[in-house]
Amino acid sequence: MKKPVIAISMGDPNGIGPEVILKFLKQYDLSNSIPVLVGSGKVVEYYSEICDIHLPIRRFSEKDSLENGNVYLLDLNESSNFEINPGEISNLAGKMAMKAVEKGIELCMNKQADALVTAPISKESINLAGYNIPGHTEFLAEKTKTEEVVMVLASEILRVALATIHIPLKDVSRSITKGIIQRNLRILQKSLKVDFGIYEPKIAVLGLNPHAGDGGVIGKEEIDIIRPALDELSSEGLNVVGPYAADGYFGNGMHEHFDATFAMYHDQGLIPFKTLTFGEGVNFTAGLPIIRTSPDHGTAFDIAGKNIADMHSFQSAYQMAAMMAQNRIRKS
Ligand SMILES: NC(=O)c1ccc[n+]([C@@H]2O[C@H](COP(=O)([O-])OP(=O)(O)OC[C@H]3O[C@@H](n4cnc5c(N)ncnc54)[C@H](O)[C@@H]3O)[C@@H](O)[C@H]2O)c1
Ligand SMILES: N[C@H](C(=O)O)[C@H](O)COP(=O)(O)O
Repeated sequence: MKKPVIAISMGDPNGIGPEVILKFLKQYDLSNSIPVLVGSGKVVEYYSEICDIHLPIRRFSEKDSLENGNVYLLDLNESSNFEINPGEISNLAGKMAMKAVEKGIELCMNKQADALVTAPISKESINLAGYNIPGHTEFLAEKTKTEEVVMVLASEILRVALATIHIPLKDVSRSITKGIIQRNLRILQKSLKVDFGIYEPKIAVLGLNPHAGDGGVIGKEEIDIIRPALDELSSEGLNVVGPYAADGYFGNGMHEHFDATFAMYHDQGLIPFKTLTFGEGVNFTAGLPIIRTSPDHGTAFDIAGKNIADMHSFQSAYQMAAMMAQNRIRKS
């Protein structure tokens, strides 16, 4: 059977992305998939020296077919005189990182790659570079012309999905609408079935307010918006339960009884997720026409260039992408 081709955008050259990629590839069994690094040869050389990892890497050419057992590099910056400065916020670094993401998306959309794994970008650097977006998720949606995507963080022990993603806390309440909740829960339910292979997904939904509003005493979104949204979805046949008070829900280990937990905003879902799973979680974008995963961490500028970054979350992200891609190849 054809082995999946996995494009890897190398992330911010001043962050830990290139380092975790090399550490992962050093021990990866290349008979399972074909990794294609999208980024800069100069960055690969720089971190290969720092980490003392010297992999045989072949140049990617759009004309040649890819052979199993190799790592390929699509070098977008051959003539660049960009200087790598680990830990530095820089508009050039942001630009390089986003060019790689863009090319990775293109490879997937053109079917030259079966999935995209994105190494971390710095939101500050990409905004300095003129990319006026808060993250990969929004960029992927725009570039693939997908209106509706959902951020899902997944690990062995829990999955968390979000109603709202990268927006300021002050805007969360007004962004929580019945339409958004229902739209995202439908995308999540489909993704749990198709991408994660769960036959009848059971989803828990968190409230927005402390104690899920306590009967309307501490906020009314649960009564006015969330519960009616869930009632309608239940009558359509979705197994959605809630809204639960978020603190007690996680404190009590209730997430263990559901296939996914649907949180109302970024930190409500990602703080428990990262606390319970940091270093092994995967960020997956549900609803896209392509497969995209990413590690659960950022650029970690405080440790960049020190050869101490842990590669396990990147490994999980790569393996999840390869597994999903292999499943799609098998079904096609
Ligand atoms: N997928 C992505 O592109 C992505 C994901 C998260 C954050 N970010 C961005 O990264 C930048 C920094 O974000 P942050 O500081 O909030 O989070 P971070 O994950 O970069 O760092 C948080 C802490 O965890 C440590 N850490 C992170 N990854 C590690 C690893 N693999 N091994 C060892 N230690 C690790 C860091 O040293 C730091 O102390 C921000 O611009 C943020 O938006 C990007
Ligand atoms: N919310 C993500 C996290 O904290 O892990 C992170 O910002 C990455 O988001 P994108 O995948 O959209 O870049």
